[in-house]
Amino acid sequence: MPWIFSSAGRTTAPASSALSPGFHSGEPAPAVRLDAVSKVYGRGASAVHALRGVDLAIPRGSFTAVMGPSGSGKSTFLQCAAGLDRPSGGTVWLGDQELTALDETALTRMRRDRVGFVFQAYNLMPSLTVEQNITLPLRLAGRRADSDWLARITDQVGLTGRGGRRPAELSGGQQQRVALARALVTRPEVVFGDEPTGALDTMTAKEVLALLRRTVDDLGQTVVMVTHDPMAASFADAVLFLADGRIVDRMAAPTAERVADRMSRLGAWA
Ligand SMILES: Nc1ncnc2c1ncn2[C@@H]1O[C@H](COP(=O)(O)OP(=O)(O)OP(=O)(O)O)[C@@H](O)[C@H]1O
Repeated sequence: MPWIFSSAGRTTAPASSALSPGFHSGEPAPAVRLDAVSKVYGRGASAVHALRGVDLAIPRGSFTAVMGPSGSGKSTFLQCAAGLDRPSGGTVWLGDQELTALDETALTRMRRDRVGFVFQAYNLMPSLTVEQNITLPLRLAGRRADSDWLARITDQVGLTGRGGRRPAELSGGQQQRVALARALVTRPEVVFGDEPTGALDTMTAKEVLALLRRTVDDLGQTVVMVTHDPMAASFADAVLFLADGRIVDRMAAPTAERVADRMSRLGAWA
């Protein structure tokens, strides 16, 4: 399925019912779908239009980077797409579930069970071991860890044999690997990353990005990552460019050079 996006007008069929996000029957729903999503902070003369009618469909098993100048709406997009905040208008779907139709309790459960997050800050619990940190989302959901899956993701992020350590005994890159395993443990519909390598040196950042890439290639995970870094974006299958609350471009098979060039033309680093 292609990435479908538009901010100026609708390019996708409108959602017709709560369980049919407007795609042909038999075709799997995209992992994430936004229809005419807008977000306005404040009111009247001080209102800020952070998102302006974003239409977007992100295919399952893809790695998407979201870039744009400061203030273009990247964090707002992530917050609305991940169900951390509600848009002012439009609809957001996670798989076949419309997030914007859920009440707060259901939305909290949805985030906990079907969304993984990797932020710039690792947000690990210092008193818990690596394994306890990884399995925390399951314990919060009252679910047991599947030992095969736990072993697989621990291996995938290169932490086999380190399950008994505490976060303070790990490097920054290792801590971010724990955070990634924790994001994967519930087998989420989507892993959302907000500058996940922002606190890491270039070498370590590349290792973590390669891991994110492998979760897409080996585990079929869908990853959506906001970043300022063209090198980070080059690990994705596609880059979406936001400017002034609109998706203004998309680049497939990105390279760091082409992404940097596109960002310069958006005035990001003028
Ligand atoms: N809680 C808020 N209240 C009012 N305005 C906000 C709020 N959050 C964001 N904005 C405004 O919305 C616009 C988009 O902000 P957003 O944080 O989504 O951009 P961004 O692309 O993530 O920026 P950056 O790269 O600097 O983090 C900006 O003009 C910002 O000032």
